[in-house]
Order: sequence, then C-alpha cells, then structure tokens
Amino acid sequence: MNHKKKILVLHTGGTISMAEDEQGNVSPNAQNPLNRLNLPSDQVEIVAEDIFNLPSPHITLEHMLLLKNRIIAACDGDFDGVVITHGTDTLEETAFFLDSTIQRGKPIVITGAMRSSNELGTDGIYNLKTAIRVVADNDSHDRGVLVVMNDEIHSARFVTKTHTTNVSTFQTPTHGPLGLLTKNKIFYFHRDSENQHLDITSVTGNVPIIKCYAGMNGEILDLLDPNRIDGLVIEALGAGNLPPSTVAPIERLLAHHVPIVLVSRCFNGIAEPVYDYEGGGSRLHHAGVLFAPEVNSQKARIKLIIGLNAKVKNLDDFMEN
Ligand SMILES: NC(=O)C[C@H](N)C(=O)O
Repeated sequence: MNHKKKILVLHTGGTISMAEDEQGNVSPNAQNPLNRLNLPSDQVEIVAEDIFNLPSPHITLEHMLLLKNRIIAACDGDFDGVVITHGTDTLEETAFFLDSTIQRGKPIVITGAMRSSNELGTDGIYNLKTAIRVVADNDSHDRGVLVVMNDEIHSARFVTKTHTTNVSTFQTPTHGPLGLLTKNKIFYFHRDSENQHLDITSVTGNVPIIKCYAGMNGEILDLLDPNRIDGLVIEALGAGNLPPSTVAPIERLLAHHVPIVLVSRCFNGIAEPVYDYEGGGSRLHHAGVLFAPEVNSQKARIKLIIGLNAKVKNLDDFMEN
C-alpha cells in the first residue's frame, strides 16, 4: 500500500485568496476561500496554515526569509512536501528566493491564481489541487522549487510572469516548462541543473534596479549615493551593453566598491560580456561589472542580496553561475 503523503499548505495571500465585489474590485478576504478545498483523504493528508494574508506587492525579503524557515522546519519534520499559495505579481521572486536558499530534496511547489475565488473561470482551487498533485508525485523530488500554474510545471530559477491577466502567464522563455499535468498523469520532460543555494539568516541590503534605454545618460546613476546602496542591478541592452555616458558614473560607483550586476532587458536569452566598445559588455566586465547571465533583474537583485548576506567572497563567480 502506498504511503499517505502529509503535505503542508502555506497560504500567503494574493488573488488566489481574494474575492471580487459587485463592482468587480478584487480584495483580500477575511475568510480564506481556499479552505473549502475538498481532497480525497485516502491519498494525502493536508495541513493548512495562513502564514500571511498579503497581496504579493506587499511581500518583502523578510517575509521570504520567514517562509523559508517555516518550509525548512516542515521538511526536516514529518511533512513529505510543501505547497505555497502566493500572489502572482512577485511569485517568481519568492520562488527564486526559496530555490536559492533551500537545499533540494522534498518537493516544494508555489502556485497562485489570475482570477479571484468567486470570478467566472476562477483558476485558484484548480491550481492548488494540481500543485498538491505535483508535491505528492514521487518524481517531483530533487527538482528544486517548482511553480505550478495552468497545468504546467516550471523551475523557479527560470520562470517569469509574462502576461498581466492571462491564466497562462507563467512561462520559461529559454526552454519551456519542465513538465505538464493531464487529468490523470504528470509528465516531466527534463531536469534543470541545480541552482546554487546558501542558507542565509538575514536579508539586509539596499539594492535598486535601473533599466537602461536608448539615449540614456548618466544622470540617474549620478544621483546614487554609494554610501546608501549596497549594490545595483542594471537591465542592460541586448547581451549586456550600455550607452557610453553611463560608463563614468558606473566607474565612480565601482571605485566605492558598490557591486554592479548586469542582466539583459531582453525577454529571452543569456547576457554575457561580448562587445568591446565604449559601454560594451566586454569592457564593462573588465572594469569590474558582474554578469548574471540566466536571470532577469528582479531575480538578480535577490541573488545579489543573498550573496551579500552570505558574505560570498567571489561575487563574480557566484553571480555568473
Ligand atoms: N494574480 C495575482 O495574484 C495578482 C495580485 N495583485 C497579487 O500578486 O497579489
């Protein structure tokens, strides 16, 4: 007889826990509608906790740290896996944070919804059910943190929110979903390599993100006080290039030992130091700018904060891998 899986479901809020009023305004509920979920008890035992009830734009790195500690305690205990429900706006950041701070092992899945609990075609209960199915599946072990929405399974490391309202918003631009669910089965197509993880105990640090654009001058960068920031992420052009007038302010920040990380503003692909012209990625890299090839700016920011809090010696290597 199969062992009955014991799964912890941690609700953090978001549209999945909200409802709309008669005017169509969506807001958090006092009563979490997800608690009406009815699962066959001979397959899984569910323990649900409302750890927070926040729209995901209210989620901070401190919330992510609390969540990480609760998940590690659950996995060290007698839970067979954890499902987290979360607002979709910052879901990829929480997923990436957890994937970067928790060792691979028991399945950890994050899900959310694009339509609140009483809207026509609501996807919340369905996504929660499929997330529980994925956690209960033996093949979901050792895959890192997974994002399950709309019958697809994605790696936290690569997934991103691509659409403001569509239920298929979560996509992996570089190589598609890791797997999918049908009515009765779960199929994994491939296994993503392991993300670096560091178990940190603090998340301090002020690391803003600046987006680059054609004709950008150095004025915004000049406004940054090196004593008030701990790092900077720049969404650069193409494979990782910047307009020439940004170079002098960048050199000034580097001289004050502010780590600067470049990612691409492109939706898809890998950033790397290639071009040898003023502002080109190769020259910037030589000057000390770091590259985060695989991740978008919001994930690079989280990665840099994790590296700084873990006091990583070689940040260049850490950000690049
Ligand atoms: N679909 C959602 O969950 C969006 C909502 N604004 C949130 O992130 O909390």
